[in-house]
Amino acid sequence: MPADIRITDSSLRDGSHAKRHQFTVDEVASVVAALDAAGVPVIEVTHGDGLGGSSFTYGLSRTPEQELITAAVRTATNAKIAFLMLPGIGLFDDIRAAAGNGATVCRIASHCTEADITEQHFGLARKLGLETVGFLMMAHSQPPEALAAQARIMADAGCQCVYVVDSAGALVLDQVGDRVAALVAELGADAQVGFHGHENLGLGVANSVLAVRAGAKQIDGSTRRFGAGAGNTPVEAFVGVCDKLGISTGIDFFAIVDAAEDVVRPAMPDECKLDRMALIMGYAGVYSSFLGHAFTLAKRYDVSGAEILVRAGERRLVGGQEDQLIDIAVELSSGQ
Ligand SMILES: C[C@H](O)CC(=O)C(=O)O
Ligand SMILES: [Mn+2]
Repeated sequence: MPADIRITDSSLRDGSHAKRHQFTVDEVASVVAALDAAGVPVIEVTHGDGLGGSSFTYGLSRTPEQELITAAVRTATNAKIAFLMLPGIGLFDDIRAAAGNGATVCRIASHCTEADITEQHFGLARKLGLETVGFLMMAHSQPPEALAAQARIMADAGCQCVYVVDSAGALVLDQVGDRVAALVAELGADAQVGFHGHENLGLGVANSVLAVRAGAKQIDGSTRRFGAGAGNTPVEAFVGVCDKLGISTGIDFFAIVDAAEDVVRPAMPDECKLDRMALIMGYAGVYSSFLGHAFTLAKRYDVSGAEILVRAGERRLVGGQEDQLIDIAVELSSGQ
C-alpha cells in the first residue's frame, strides 16, 4: 500500500544551518542509515543554503557537499537522496555533479515572488532524469493567490511538486491551509503540493497536519527538529500524530523515535530551541537561517541579537541578503 503522504527529512540540509555546515562523512552515513532503516523515503543532504553554499557569506562547509551526497547515496538502501539548490548560489554543474553522485531528487528554491529564476534549472533537472521539487521560500509574505501564480510558473517549467515554504516559521494554522489549498486548486494534476515548516512559533506539526488536510502530498521535517531557527517540523512527532490521525507515512514511529534520540541528537551541536531569538524570528517573519548569522554578529559587535532580528523583520530581508545583517549590527553598535 503506498503511503498517503511522502515525508522528506531535511536534518542533513536544513540542520546544516544549525551545525554551521560542519557535517562529517561519518555523521551523514550514520544519520542516513538510521533514517533509512526507519522507513524515511527521502533524505535531503546539502549545505544549508544549497549546492555551492559553502562560502564566506553563507558559511564554509567542513566537508565538500558532493562527498556528503556520495556517502548518503552509498548508505541508503531504500531512501532517495535529495539535494537543494538556489539559482544564483549553485551552478548547473553542481546539479550535474549531484546527479552523477547518485542523488535523484532535485529541489530548486527561490524567494516566493521569483519563481521565474528557476525555469532553466528545472529544465536541466528533468533532462538529467531527476525528480523535481520547487521551494517557494518565505511563503508567509505573499497571499495564497500570488503564491499559486508562482507555483504555476514552476510547474510549467517542469517542477513536479511545489512546496509552500514557511522559511520564517511565521505561518499560523489556516494561513498554511489556505496557501496549500490555493496551490492545489491551481496545479490540479500538473504537480503535487508540499509544505516545509519551521518551529519558530511552535506550530510545525499542527501546520503540517493542516497542509495535509488541504491536499499536500509531500511534507518536510527534520528528525529532532534539526534545522534552522527553532528547527523544522519534528519528523518523529509528526509521524506519531499521523499514525493517530490515520494518515500513513510509511515510517515506523518507534524506529524514528530511537533514531532521533540515539543517532541524530549526538550529531547535533545543541538542541534546536524555541528561545527568545527563535520566537522573534517567527513573530517578525525573519528567514530562519539568519539565526546563526545574527548570533555571531551580536557577539562581534556587542549588540542585541534579538534587535538585529527585529530590524531584519522590519526591513523584510529575504534569503541572500545576509550581508545586510552586518549593516544592521554596525548601525546598532553606533547607536543608530
Ligand atoms: C535555503 C533555505 O534554508 C531553504 C529553507 O529551508 C527555507 O527557506 O526554509
Ligand atoms: Mn527551512
